[in-house]
Amino acid sequence: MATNAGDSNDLNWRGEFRDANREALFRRTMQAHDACQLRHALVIAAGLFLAFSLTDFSLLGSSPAFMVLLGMRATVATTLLLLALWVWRRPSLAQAPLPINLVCLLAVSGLLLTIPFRPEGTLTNLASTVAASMALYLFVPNRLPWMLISNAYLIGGFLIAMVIWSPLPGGVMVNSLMLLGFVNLLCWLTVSRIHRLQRAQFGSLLEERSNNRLLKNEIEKRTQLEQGLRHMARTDELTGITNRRRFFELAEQERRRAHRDGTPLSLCMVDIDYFKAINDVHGHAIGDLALTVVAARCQSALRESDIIGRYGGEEFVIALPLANLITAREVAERLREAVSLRPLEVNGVTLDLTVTVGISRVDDGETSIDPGLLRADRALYAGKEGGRNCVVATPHGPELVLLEGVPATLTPGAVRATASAAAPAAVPAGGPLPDRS
Ligand SMILES: Nc1nc2c(ncn2[C@@H]2O[C@H](COP(=O)(O)OP(=O)(O)OP(=O)(O)O)[C@@H](O)[C@H]2O)c(=O)[nH]1
Repeated sequence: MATNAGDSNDLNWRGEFRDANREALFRRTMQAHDACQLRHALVIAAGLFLAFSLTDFSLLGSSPAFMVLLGMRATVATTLLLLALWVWRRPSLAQAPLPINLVCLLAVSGLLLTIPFRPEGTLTNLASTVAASMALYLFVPNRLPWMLISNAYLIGGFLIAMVIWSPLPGGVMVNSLMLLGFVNLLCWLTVSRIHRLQRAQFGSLLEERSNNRLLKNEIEKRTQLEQGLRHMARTDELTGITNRRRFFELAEQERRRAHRDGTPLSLCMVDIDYFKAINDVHGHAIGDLALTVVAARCQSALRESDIIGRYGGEEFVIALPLANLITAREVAERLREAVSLRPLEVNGVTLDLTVTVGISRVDDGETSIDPGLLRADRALYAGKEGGRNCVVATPHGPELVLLEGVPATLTPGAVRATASAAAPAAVPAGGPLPDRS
């Protein structure tokens, strides 16, 4: 979190951040701006330096003194333009004190050189010194100590040059000095204020960026939390598959789609055989593990578009879009085999897991999946009655009928589409027989 970077406590007498890192960051941020400002200042100064050749000429004519001044002006202007070009190529130079101050020194020296050559132009000399002083403060992106040094050199040089080559009456000299002093004070205060304002603005910018970052993090955290909550609200904690509520939402969507498109939708009720015995003999932890394994094995036998949910306890429910009873029977059979294919081995215990599956098809005229689920449950019940570890189908109504086109063994009141007649493998030796009633 950024502090109030523009507070006066954070700034030193130069109007810069006390924190060197923050000052470096500020200067890096300002680099392009400083480079642009310096380039413009150098080009304008070069133009002015050359332009004053005209006044030199009007005062000196084409004398040797004019030629010396012209040479000086050409040298200074060329140096200024070269630095402008260099800064254009390498903007970081705009903040390098050495080249800037060498060029300032040269320009100030050139300006002072005009005094011995044009001693009678007192007013012009004073005015150009004042203008140069202001430019050194306001247009050269220098640090304050360097500004003070170059201005001290300018004023000191002006005084010495005036005393030697163009002595003025005492009162005029004092006036000139006061004027220069006032200009310097004003410019110093202005520059300090600009420095402070720039840094205050930079501090606010940093603070705003930091707040934005915090806000972004908060939004990301909340989005993740929301996603987590949504996932929790839709998922069965133990098995990781869809929970009952979400299953009903998704299955109802599929029922509406099937109704609209005139496509089939089948339902399966899957129940682990003799699950109570697993709990009773091996404990709930292993029972939980068995539930998770069965859920995963069931899911592995399904397509991505199929919907599996935990109906409750050790019962699962599945919606099979685009599947008629024949397809549903094949899927259920695949699922039954996937569960019983290999035993579950845990902590030295070997469990032969099996499931019984009841399947039904949702009728075109039905306005919810409930009647279909009821039929699937009845088929499941029949499968339990008939020996477990099997798939039983019921297309319609209270009676269970033979699937069309599917070879099946008819059991009283039910179609055993596939059944393993073997003794239920999940029962541990001596384990109790289940009672579904
Ligand atoms: N470990 C565990 N057991 C559960 C969970 N939910 C339900 N059960 C148990 O599952 C058992 C279901 O027993 P029953 O309904 O008698 O069914 P069953 O023993 O599988 O017998 P059949 O279904 O007739 O083969 C009960 O003992 C429940 O306590 C659960 O989340 N974890």
